[in-house]
Amino acid sequence: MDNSSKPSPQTSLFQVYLRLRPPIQPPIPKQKEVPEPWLIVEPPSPTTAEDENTTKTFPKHVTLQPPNDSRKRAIERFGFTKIFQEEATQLDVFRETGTADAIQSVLQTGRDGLVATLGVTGSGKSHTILGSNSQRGLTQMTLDVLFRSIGEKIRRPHHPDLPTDTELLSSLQASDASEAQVLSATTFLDSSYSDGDRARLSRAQTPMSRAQTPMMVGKQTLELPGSFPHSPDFQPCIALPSLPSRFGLDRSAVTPPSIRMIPNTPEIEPSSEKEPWRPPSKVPFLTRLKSLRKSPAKPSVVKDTASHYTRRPPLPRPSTFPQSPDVASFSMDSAAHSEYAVLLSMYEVYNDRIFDLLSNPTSPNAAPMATRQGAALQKGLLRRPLLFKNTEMSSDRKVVAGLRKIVCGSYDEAMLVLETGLTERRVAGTGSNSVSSRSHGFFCIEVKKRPQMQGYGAPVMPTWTGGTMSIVDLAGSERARNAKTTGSTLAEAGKINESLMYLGQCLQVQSDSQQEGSKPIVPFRQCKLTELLFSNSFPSSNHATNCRPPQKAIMIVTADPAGDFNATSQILRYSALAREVTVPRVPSVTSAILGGVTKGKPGQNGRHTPHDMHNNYFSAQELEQATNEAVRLAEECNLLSVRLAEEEIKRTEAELQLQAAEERLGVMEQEVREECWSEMEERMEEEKERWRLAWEQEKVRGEEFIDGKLEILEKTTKISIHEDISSETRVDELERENETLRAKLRALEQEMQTRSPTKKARGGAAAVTKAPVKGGLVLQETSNSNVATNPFLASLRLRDSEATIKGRASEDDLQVLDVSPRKLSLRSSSVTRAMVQEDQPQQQPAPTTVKKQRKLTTRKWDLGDPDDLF
Ligand SMILES: Nc1ncnc2c1ncn2[C@@H]1O[C@H](COP(=O)(O)OP(=O)(O)OP(=O)(O)O)[C@@H](O)[C@H]1O
Repeated sequence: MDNSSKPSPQTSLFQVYLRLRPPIQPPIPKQKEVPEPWLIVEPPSPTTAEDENTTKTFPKHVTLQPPNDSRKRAIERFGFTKIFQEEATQLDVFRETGTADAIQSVLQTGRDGLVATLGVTGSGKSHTILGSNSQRGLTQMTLDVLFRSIGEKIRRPHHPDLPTDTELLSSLQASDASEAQVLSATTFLDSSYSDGDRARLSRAQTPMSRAQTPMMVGKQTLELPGSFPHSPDFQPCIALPSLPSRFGLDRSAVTPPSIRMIPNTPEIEPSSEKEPWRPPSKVPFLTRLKSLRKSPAKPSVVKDTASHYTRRPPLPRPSTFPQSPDVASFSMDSAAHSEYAVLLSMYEVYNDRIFDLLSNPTSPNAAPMATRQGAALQKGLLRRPLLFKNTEMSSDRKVVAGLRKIVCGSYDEAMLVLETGLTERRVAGTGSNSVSSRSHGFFCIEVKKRPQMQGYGAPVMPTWTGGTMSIVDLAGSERARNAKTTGSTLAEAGKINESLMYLGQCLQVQSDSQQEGSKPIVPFRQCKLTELLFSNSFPSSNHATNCRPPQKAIMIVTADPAGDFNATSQILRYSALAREVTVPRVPSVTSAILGGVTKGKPGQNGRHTPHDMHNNYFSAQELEQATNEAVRLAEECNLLSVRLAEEEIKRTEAELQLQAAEERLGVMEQEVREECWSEMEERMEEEKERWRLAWEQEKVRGEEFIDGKLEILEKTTKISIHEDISSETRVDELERENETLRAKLRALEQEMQTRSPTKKARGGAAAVTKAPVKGGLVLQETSNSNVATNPFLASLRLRDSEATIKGRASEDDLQVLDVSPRKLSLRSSSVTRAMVQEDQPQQQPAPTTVKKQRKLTTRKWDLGDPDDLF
């Protein structure tokens, strides 16, 4: 059991510490029933040689006594490297976990270090890693120790008296194996807190973003930069009151030019009447940030238009960050004749994907994206995940590729970068924690070192080498029932629990192998989190090129002794370095009786009862047999109790797994719902598009149809006008023709008056048949040529036609007049025929009658009155 205290470098991938969270609120005195404590810390064992150097001794074992319920659960005992009880300070944790040693390794040998916290939600992980407004966390203390230790050997990309050190940035970029984008802190902060930062603010307003960074959570009210007590017109934005002068830190050196001086004017402008403006001195930076973030739906606070945009909360001052605990005593030795550079990078693992926390948000001035995804990207709701992969320069180990790394010249710059990155981290309020981390946060401090060159302009600059100190704030495991999470927060919880389950499996392998003394085979490739945590735990495979020692890893397990028993016991079960199950022994009746019998104790009055006397008559052999049997039964009973206890534990685990599975199902359901929804939306879009196209086509067709109709109408209108015109013209023409013909007729009449009509008629008598018709004569054509050549006949026929077709429409008349002589004759003949047909019932006149008529006609002609013929 005590192997938890034994250092076993071969098998231990993590040194595991337990930290207990103090109660946030003091217990209420009039509380009816104080719950029995279920987490009992065993007092530390007598001081060993190992502990002699330390002033304090820390316990190493904790016992979990299941709360009294109907189930008889086993008592479990867990062993850790050290246990920090409720009263342990941040400094205790920093010192006793060996974080300082890890920093020293990074600084001197380039060996990577890793500090991570693991625990149930609300158990104090973020508090340990990032601290609060009054206490610094391990991250701040690590940065402070590092910068103090490096001292003047640090290379700063920006110096007030020198131009930007481009050589530093380019050489760091060239030596970086992760295809990172290396920026100076000045450039980064400048870009983050200038115009482009509005987008960051707008994204920070989303409920997913961190409401209040753990560094700044607390009651203390922070002042705005412009509200220094003795502020002149301009105030330095970065104040360094607490930094000792022995580090030679020049204020101007750490103050980026663009943020060095700010006017002492109010930072917040009243954006609407509803949201009254408050003087900056009363409105702390983070309170404002929180209010903006917590009310994303309030358009009155932040408006979309650039002109009405509320100004971004200004850059916080390092002096407003907590300055304690002081870590001045932890100064490490840095390599002589070397220069150092410190690069800070931050990323989070959210839903098993890696996102850079320092990458610039999209500028609000950027042109709006056409696609929905593009627009979402622009809004900052979607971020591009990064890959954890091998690169050209890192073939033997995976790195997070494409990160943004910020070169920090001082602790204050690093603080500003850290705070800026934290505003990007995802947090949400849950039933268990008002500011709960919804992602695993990785804060990486890269310390680069190279031999110092004697003066600038050296022919070949040596390359940078170094190690990384990673500080990880894991998201907490939680039960949906307790956390009261729903929707996306529930989905996040499912992913968090899943990744923590894989982490638990890896840690379990470590603890099992440690107990068995075997080499652990850690299944760390199951998810991004375990890959990131464990991939550096093994010596580099490529010994020839880069013989990197495995990282020095520290795991701090946090637990709330007043929290959820089941969740805490599960975390402890897989994280503890050693575990022991014990069953509480109830003294059995048999052993009590036997004990009494074998000892042969007298009764209360000192005398043996008859029963006792009777028992004494048992033979010794019988008694021995009975005793053996009782012992056997007792052992069996104990064995069964242990088995029962183990079964109980298994059942609890199964229950928890079931719960996790249920949560996963919930997540899956959520995902499926979201997928269905998006698919439906897509289909709706498609259908809408199809309908729109069809409507447009229909519209075009309709327009074409109407155009055609209009064209036809137009044409028709033209034709009728033309016809009108042409008919008038033709009427004129025909009238003229008629006149001509009449003139000709008159001329012919005159001519005929001068000549004998009989002579003339003789020549054509054969050609003309005079048929008697009701009311007049009808000339029947026998030869067309005769009609054509004889104008008289033609005129006769014309007169005949006019007379016959009398009563028809004038238009028809015109048509008749217009036709050629042949047509005219035909018409005449047809008319004649029709008339003849009309007269068919009448009897044809006898030939003698015809002859008589002819004679009469001839007589008429002879009398010289042709008009009478008609
Ligand atoms: N050692 C401590 N001393 C004082 N307060 C603490 C301590 N540990 C935690 N707290 C307080 O408890 C609350 C929850 O802590 P914290 O946010 O660090 O939990 P967490 O484990 O990070 O939760 P989550 O996993 O949900 O992010 C905070 O208000 C924090 O200040």
